[in-house]
Amino acid sequence: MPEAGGLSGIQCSGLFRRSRRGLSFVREVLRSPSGAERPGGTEDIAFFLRYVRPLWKVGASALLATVFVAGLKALIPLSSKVFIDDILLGNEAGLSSLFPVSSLTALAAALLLLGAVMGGMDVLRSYLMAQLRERFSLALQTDLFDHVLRFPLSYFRSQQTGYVMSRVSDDVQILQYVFSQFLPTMIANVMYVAFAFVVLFSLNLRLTLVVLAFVPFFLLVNVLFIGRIRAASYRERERQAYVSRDLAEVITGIDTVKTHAAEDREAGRISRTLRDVVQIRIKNTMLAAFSEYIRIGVQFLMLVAVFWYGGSEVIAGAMSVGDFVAFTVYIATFAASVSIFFSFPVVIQPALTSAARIREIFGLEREVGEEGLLAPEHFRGQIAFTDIAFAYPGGAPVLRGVSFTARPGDVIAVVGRTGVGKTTLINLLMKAFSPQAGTIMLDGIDLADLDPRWVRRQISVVSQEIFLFHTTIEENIRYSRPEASRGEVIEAARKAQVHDDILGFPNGYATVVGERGTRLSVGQRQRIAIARAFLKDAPILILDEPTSALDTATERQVQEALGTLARRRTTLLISHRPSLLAIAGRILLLEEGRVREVEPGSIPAGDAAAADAQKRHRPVAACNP
Ligand SMILES: Nc1ncnc2c1ncn2[C@@H]1O[C@H](COP(=O)(O)OP(=O)(O)OP(=O)(O)O)[C@@H](O)[C@H]1O
Repeated sequence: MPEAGGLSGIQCSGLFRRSRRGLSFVREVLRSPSGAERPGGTEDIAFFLRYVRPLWKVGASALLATVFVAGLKALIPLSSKVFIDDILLGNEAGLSSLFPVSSLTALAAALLLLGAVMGGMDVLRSYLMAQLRERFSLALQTDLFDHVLRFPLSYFRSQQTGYVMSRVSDDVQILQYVFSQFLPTMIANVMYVAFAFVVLFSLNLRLTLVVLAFVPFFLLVNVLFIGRIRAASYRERERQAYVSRDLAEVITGIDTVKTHAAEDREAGRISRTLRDVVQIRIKNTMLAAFSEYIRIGVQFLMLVAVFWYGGSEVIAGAMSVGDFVAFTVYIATFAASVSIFFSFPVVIQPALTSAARIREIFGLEREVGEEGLLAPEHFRGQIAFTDIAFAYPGGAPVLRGVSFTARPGDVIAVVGRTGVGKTTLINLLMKAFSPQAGTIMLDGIDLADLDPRWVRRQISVVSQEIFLFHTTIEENIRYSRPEASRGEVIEAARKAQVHDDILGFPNGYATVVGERGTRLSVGQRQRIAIARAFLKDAPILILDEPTSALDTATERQVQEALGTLARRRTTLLISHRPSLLAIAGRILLLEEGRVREVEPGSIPAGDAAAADAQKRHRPVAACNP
């Protein structure tokens, strides 16, 4: 039984456990950041100055307006000195000698005027700051997006969409927030404190020195907390990017999630990632709160010291009551400013973190650029692979010495069991990855010397994964050649045998395709991709399982369109569909990292698709009369 008014043993041990947990939480919050968690610093700020430089006129005007407002604001507490010393204590000569009204009226009028001018200037300052902030973000975000789009394809194949998006948008938002909130407040407060100190020195030098004696304590608080808060912010931003990554993944794969009735599982997974972020945020909030409490404590001590020392000066007759009151009003009003001033280096840490992360992205290598690489004017479409060897980073060799030549007009089927490396061949041709050995030549020029964007302009791809943008069918077809006329778009759609389907939609070519093309059937989407390829009219055509999801009737339609499309181009066809292999003139069998050309009659029985092809194979000429 617990004793009345006391604590039982159980309560005591509960209290003890809770205190221990509290202590270990505080220890965890205050733990020193490891070296790996310390992202950059001032050099990141310097990096971003390049975006501020072109805006220097707006910036300078905003700064001028800020200085002006701060200067006027610093005059206001002085009114209490005038009121006490000149008006209350009878030194009337002060103001009334200057104005034809009483000192009190003059003081009130001066305050009104000051307020009106300050208000007007503040509006102007806000406008200029908004200009600076928005134009800064526009330049930075445009540059960043442009930079990210130029990463090698391999980067996008290894990173998830949500993660990349979080880094491009969230971090810029945080920087923008700093620009819109902290930076202007910081500058305004620094100015105010500077002006206030000029007045304080003129009021009482010794008392001002007492105030200045507290500066080292504020600095000490910063030294203690800056590194910890920056590391904690980095952890938070990184976890936040994981949340975006998981969210994007679930939304993109919603069909799979629903098919497996996995909504609860996925909601749970997101919730776990979010909980992780929340834990880190709580710790970060506490970290900021600790530094804030210590700073407030130092401020309080400073105020007590001013009262004690200033009061004794007044009692000793070394300071007037008006001066003392004005001094304390300054200290009280600029306590907030001093706090912002010293907390700024701490508060800015999340922004520095974002700056470091954005710089990290800018530091990643773009695809070897257009500069210095070749972009020939004419290209016939000849492809030659010689002894190509390739392994994905950290993976086993996929290709061990692939050699073949494809000439314009060839339709070459690449067959082989699943996972043998057929798509990898295409990835290498598209310059998504580079081979570790051997050469790939296009019209006799080494692929390594060719501009990747030029290479991709020479290739049309029709694959099983067709991406359609959320815009009209016409715009989707035109994506491959934006300058094409309406007539050319319709002609391409006719050739792709999708024209009649399009006319069947309520708005014809102006029909807006649902997100990811969901309002169109798979066959229609595939034929739209073929129409794109017709319009692009590129010398090389890649067909990667282009009819994998179609029924026999639609497949026949698509196959006919593909047969027409393949004419006079160099076509590489990857397909397990024996019926489609019929359009190929040559067959390359890929096995154990090498290719060998096989006659339709000699395909090994082990390869089902190829064997099937053998049964149905007929020369391309027969398919494309
Ligand atoms: N981005 C990648 N990173 C690492 N390994 C990869 C990557 N893409 C493919 N691989 C691996 O390389 C090998 C060849 O894959 P590839 O996609 O080229 O095969 P495929 O012959 O096209 O298969 P399928 O007929 O099933 O499409 C496989 O073992 C695969 O796991």
